[in-house]
Amino acid sequence: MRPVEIAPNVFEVGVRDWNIRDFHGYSTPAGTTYNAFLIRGETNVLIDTVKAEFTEELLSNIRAIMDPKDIDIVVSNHTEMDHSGGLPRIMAAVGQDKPLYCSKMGAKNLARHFRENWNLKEVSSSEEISIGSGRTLMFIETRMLHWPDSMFTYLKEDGILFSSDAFGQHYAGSEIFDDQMDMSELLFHAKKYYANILLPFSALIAKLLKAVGEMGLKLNMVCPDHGILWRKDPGVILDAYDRWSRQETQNKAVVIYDTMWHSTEMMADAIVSGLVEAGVEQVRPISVRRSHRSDIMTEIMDAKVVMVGSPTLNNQIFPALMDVLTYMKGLKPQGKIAAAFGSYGWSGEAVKLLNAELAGMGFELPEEGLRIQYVPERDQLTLCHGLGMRMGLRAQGREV
Ligand SMILES: Cc1cc2nc3c(=O)[nH]c(=O)nc-3n(C[C@H](O)[C@H](O)[C@H](O)COP(=O)(O)O)c2cc1C
Repeated sequence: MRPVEIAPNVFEVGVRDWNIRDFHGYSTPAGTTYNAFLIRGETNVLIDTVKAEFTEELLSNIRAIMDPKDIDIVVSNHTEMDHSGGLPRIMAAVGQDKPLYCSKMGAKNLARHFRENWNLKEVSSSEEISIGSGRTLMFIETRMLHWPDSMFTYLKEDGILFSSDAFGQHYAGSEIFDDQMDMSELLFHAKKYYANILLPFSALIAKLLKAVGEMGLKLNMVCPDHGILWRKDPGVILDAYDRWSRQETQNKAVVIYDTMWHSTEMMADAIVSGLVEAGVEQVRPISVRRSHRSDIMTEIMDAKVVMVGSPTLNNQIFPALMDVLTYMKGLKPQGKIAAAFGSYGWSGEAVKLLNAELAGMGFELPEEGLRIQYVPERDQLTLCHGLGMRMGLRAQGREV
């Protein structure tokens, strides 16, 4: 798509990756964008680049506004390759000796990625530079949000925050701004991004939001490096990040399971009916082999109850569940209660192993879990229903 002037002399010059469906193991059914921004003035500034294979498109977008040689400063907010991959080609076009601004850790990580002799200018948090035309750039270090080198760049007088991966979404459409999108769809994509990329850094994010709040920055626009830009009401995404970073849960249960011959699935169905009967408002049964781990994680993020079911397979948990559990463990969801269940034939280790996995994630396990040999009969399904009921009541702080 052609560049768009998002504020006077500030252009979005990035690219759309319409057809990407797997972003380092995260499913992206709506593709993504690599946003980059060009500020035109006494000092011309390019903020971030794009994935290497899209660099020619970025250059062509820049050329629609100016000769790349006229760019005076490049800013790298984050070293990850989807935003820095285009740097070698861009620096060659801009001029190898032009200043490349980055955080201190950014300088180290750019060297580790590219081994180029660029004119790196390390900036510290709150450092400002004047870019003429009555404009100032301020840099805000955002370590581990989500890489050690991450930072924001703030265009002070315009109140525009170039927020790198924070507040972004993997979404590529013809829309540019939040007011052009259905808000619940936009927030769904933002939530999925948070659940799968930012969740482990929630404590840091809560701190950062507080610090940025105390800086009293006016925020007319928040421009992430992926997806839609927030201009109508950036407060919507700031409030959502506030909730997500506190890992607030809802009256919601996710029941994830796998099954070979449907017995564990029968148990899951009975548990679901118990949860519903207990008054849990959102109950999400998910067969892990038919859903993507990143969608499962999006559901788990704000659930109070996590129920995990696996048949025993060769004395182990079913592998598809281990994929999800390993992924979930790394993302460090908090404040959950959990229980395990599963059918087995003779040795039945899965439930015990699941309990160890769930306890290892810091989940509260109020029940020892439920194992049923082979195909559950009616009474045993009643036990499953009861397990669901008790977990549902606990989720709401009600008497069991
Ligand atoms: C290949 C295979 C390996 C199995 N290994 C074990 C095992 O090690 N221990 C055990 O208790 N059951 C084992 N079972 C039996 C299943 O756990 C049992 O059939 C269970 O009811 C399946 O539940 P499902 O219908 O939810 O898949 C195995 C079954 C299969 C097909």
